Order: sequence, then C-alpha cells, then structure tokens
Amino acid sequence: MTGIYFDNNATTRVDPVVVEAMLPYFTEQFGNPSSMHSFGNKVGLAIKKARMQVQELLGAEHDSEIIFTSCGTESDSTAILSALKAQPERKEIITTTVEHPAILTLCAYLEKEGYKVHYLKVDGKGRLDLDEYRRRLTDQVAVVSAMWANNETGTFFPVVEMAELANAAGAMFHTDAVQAVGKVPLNLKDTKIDMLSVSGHKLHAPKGIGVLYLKRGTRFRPLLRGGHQERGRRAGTENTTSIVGLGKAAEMAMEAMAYENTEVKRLRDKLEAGILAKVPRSFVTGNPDDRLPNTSNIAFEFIEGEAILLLLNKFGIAASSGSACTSGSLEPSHVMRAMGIPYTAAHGTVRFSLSRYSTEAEVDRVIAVVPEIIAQLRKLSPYWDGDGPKEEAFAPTYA
Ligand SMILES: Cc1ncc(COP(=O)(O)O)c(C=O)c1O
Repeated sequence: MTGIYFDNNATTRVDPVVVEAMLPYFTEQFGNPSSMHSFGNKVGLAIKKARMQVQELLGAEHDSEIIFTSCGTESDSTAILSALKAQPERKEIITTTVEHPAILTLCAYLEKEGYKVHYLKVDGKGRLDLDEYRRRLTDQVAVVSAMWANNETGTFFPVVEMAELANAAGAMFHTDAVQAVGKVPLNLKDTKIDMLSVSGHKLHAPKGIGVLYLKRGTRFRPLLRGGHQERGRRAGTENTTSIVGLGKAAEMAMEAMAYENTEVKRLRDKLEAGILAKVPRSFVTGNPDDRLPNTSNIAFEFIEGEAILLLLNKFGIAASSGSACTSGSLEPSHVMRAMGIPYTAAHGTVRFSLSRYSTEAEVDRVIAVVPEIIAQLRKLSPYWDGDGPKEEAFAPTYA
C-alpha cells in the first residue's frame, strides 16, 4: 500500500522484523505448547520468551503477571468481570464517560444486570475531576476502570494516582492501556494498578492478540475455563505465532520508546502547528500538555469530519474522524460530547495518529493538503461566508 498512513491509533502495520520472528511458528515450529514432546517444548520456550519481553515493556514484577488473550477487548472484559466475581459483596463500578466501547458497552450491560456504574465526567480538555472520583469511591465499589490514554485525543488520565486511591478504598483498579503501551514508559511494579489491558495491533504486532496484566496477589476469576493454558487463567490453545510476534513487538517498542517521545512527537507537533497556522477556526481537542506523543485531534469548525476524510483519502492520506457515526446516529463521538465541544466543531474533528514509520515528507505533504481541503469544504458550508463563520453558525455547546 502506498499513501500516507496517519491512523495508527486505529491499527498499526506489523513490523517486518515481527513478521520474520513469527514465520517459523507457522511452519517448522508448529507444536502445541501443552504437548510433552520436543515440538511442544520449543514453542513453550518461545512463549516464555515473549512473556518476558512483554513483562519488560510493562515494567511488571514477574512474567507470571502476563496473561495472553485474544485482544484488548477480551482483556477489558476479563478484568472487569473477574473483579466483580471476586468481590460479590460490592456492586458498584467506577469508570469514565470517555472510555472505549470495549468498556462502555460492557458497563451498559452490567447496569442491566443490576450493577451501579458511576461515569466520571471530564472537562473541556478531557481531564477528570479527582474530587468527584474520591466522592464516588466508597466501600461499595468493586472495580475502577479508567483508560491510560484516550484513543481519540491521546489525553492521559492520572491512573497511577487513581490506583492508589482505589487501593486505599479496597477496590480493584483496572486500566485500559491499549493506546499507551509502547508509546510511554510503564513501570507497573511500582504502582497499585491491579490489571491492565494491552492490544498487540496498536504496537506493530498482529491483530487478534492481547495481554491482560494481572498483578501478583490480585484475586482472579477466568472468563474462559477449560485447559490449563496461561496457568488456568485463560483456557484455549495459545495463539503461538501472534504471541511470538507480540513479544518481538514489545522488545522493539522498548527500543523505540525514546524515538517515539522525541522524533514522533516532534513530527506530530510540526503537523499540528503547521495546520493550525494555516487554517482559521481550527483547534486541538483534549489536553495538549499531557497526551500521547503521536496523537493530534483537530477540530475544524463548521464542516463535516467525514467530508474531510473523503477528500484526504483522494490525496492518499488516511486519518480518522471523531464524528464517525459509530452508533448510526450521525452524532459526534461520545468523547467530543463528553468534553462539551460545540456541535459545529465536534462534527469536524479529525484524528491524525503517527508512528515511528511517519516521515517529515509525509507531514509536510499533509500540512500542504489540509488547508486546501478545508477551504474547499467551507465554500460549501452553510455556516461559512467568505473568510469566517456566519452569525447563525454559533450553536450552543452540549449540556
Ligand atoms: C482504548 C482502546 N481500548 C480497547 C480497544 C480494543 O482493542 P482490540 O481491537 O484489540 O479489541 C481499542 C482499539 O481501538 C482502544 O483504542
């Protein structure tokens, strides 16, 4: 595929080195790691190595804290359902209004099952109110689940501090770190985080492989029961090739961490500054001072995000829109609504998410193309007149 791929928060390309590491496990190393013979043993050793590579990336204390799953969504579900089953006397959950559907859809289901779910609000920059959190953190709360970094804006939540508060209240703490893992250094052994979700395809490993980190000593109830794989915590024959791939990807992410936080961040900042300087009535959503180094979510007022994406696509540029009608309702994303972004801006948000493959030339090209596209679309916008918005364009913010 040619073109400019700035949609790395949706998924990443599998690194060729990762593919290379995986290949033998499709062919000559095909054994079942549960088998006693050498075919099985060799694969068992490869899984052990991958577990240690992931342990290193997460800064976990022990490799037994790493449970391989099928994806980030499975890790999220396993964590929350396990915490509820392990503490049946506690019937409340705390989460946030801006989580991924992997958490929010599960919580909506759990509400129907009789659990009380507290959804913490965010401010205009996507930040949580920790006082509200403290108020809701009673001895009824079984589990708190808050994402490490938001997938749309990249904004961080103070999960290390939140985990300490949860721990003091006797609640378990889970974080969906699907977007953060591989982009920011983690040191889980020094935190009170009990459970953490990882998704391989966000860090240049294949799709369909994930990890649930489970701190030693955390009470656990498996989602899948059956064989003894993953020490009985996740039954089912291991996805050996993808586990090997994720291990390699974790090792490479460790090596690229500094680059991600300097060079990728520099390119992201250049992209953002270049666009904002050339496009009137555009702004960054989320918290620009505390977010992932690769993510820029820009609102272009008075036009439609989908239209921008279509035109970008014509230029061979892939990005994504915060206004995607995921629920089929044509509503802007729940994250934009939660931040109270005015309707006329929330509809025109575009997320650019870079990776270590992104280049200066790509950034320059996008900076050149975006202002042209926006100007073209604003000519068609009923809310735009010449150089600026019409009076009637100013809609109220969300309640
Ligand atoms: C924050 C977050 N959580 C969970 C997921 C789901 O991960 P997976 O696709 O591996 O199920 C995603 C993927 O977009 C995500 O961005």
